[in-house]
Amino acid sequence: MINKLVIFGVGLIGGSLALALREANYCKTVVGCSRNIQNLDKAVELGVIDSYSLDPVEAVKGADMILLAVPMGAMASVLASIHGHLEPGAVVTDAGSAKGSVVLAAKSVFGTIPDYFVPAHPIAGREKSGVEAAIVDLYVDHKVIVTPLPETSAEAELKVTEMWQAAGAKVESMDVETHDQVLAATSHLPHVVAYSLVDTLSKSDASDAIFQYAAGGFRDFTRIASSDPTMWRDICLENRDAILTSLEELQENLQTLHEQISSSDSDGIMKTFTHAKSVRDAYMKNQS
Ligand SMILES: NC(=O)c1ccc[n+]([C@@H]2O[C@H](COP(=O)([O-])OP(=O)(O)OC[C@H]3O[C@@H](n4cnc5c(N)ncnc54)[C@H](O)[C@@H]3O)[C@@H](O)[C@H]2O)c1
Ligand SMILES: O=C(O)C(=O)C[C@]1(C(=O)O)C=C[C@@H](O)C=C1
Repeated sequence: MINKLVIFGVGLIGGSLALALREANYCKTVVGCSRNIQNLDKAVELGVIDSYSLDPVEAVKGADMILLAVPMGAMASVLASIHGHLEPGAVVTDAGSAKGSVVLAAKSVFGTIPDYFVPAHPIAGREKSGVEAAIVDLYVDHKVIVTPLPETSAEAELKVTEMWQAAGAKVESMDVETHDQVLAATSHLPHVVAYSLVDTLSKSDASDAIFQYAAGGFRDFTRIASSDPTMWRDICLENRDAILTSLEELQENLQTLHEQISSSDSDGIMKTFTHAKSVRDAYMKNQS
């Protein structure tokens, strides 16, 4: 159980956790904190949070759990705003899509990694953002990856694990570097490619016709290009090296496919597509 949960950034991710924990009666009170008063008023109106404070120091008074669900680029400034003002025993966690840069931010703000800091990442989301997009069951049966550090106390990790489990998630643990490499490949690269594809097509001379006749394939492939550009700009900057590695592997693979198509290499094309189809089919089977 949590007595007072403070959420910095009451948007899709923070708001959905608040809704789930309130429904599960897991928190006595949920307090939002940001500078955007309209958003916080909306969050109260929608029943996502009980109350809010515009002052981080005031917000964390009496809090036993603090969640940072702000864009990656704002993590360091939020940590700095609460440094030195936390209650003894309070746990700080985040929901950022990359973990290495949050750990660096914590190190630079606190000097060392505090034992109460538990980096985490819910592997669930939507292309919509803001508190209006928050939904109570966003995390049900989805994974949350915690990336505890050698400094992280077992007690703090357990509190964060139990919080996400109360929201319906399955919690797994991973080291920071592996997390950032894996997520660069499975989440960050697809977003970069989707944005780039739509951008490319929009600049084509035939873009009017392209968008007029775009159908299911285009919609399925590009849904995530409707995601928040600020969030994804930050992720690209914060997980740069791992994303570049994945992007270069894709560029090499696309170059091979380009050669196979230009040389009418029927067997080569079939081999690439058949292999990809079997891998995706197996992945989908595993999901059900
Ligand atoms: N959207 C997803 O699919 C998804 C999935 C997993 C993790 N994440 C991560 O979760 C975090 C939040 O993403 P989201 O989709 O909820 O975004 P969002 O835009 O819906 O919500 C972010 C909220 O943070 C607030 N905010 C911005 N700067 C702030 C600051 N300095 N102090 C306090 N509040 C501030 C904004 O007003 C907004 O309400 C990001 O770090 C993102 O990488 C997102
Ligand atoms: O489903 C979506 O729209 C998402 O983008 C969710 C998604 C992803 O699967 O890539 C996006 C970012 C995250 O940090 C975690 C999950």
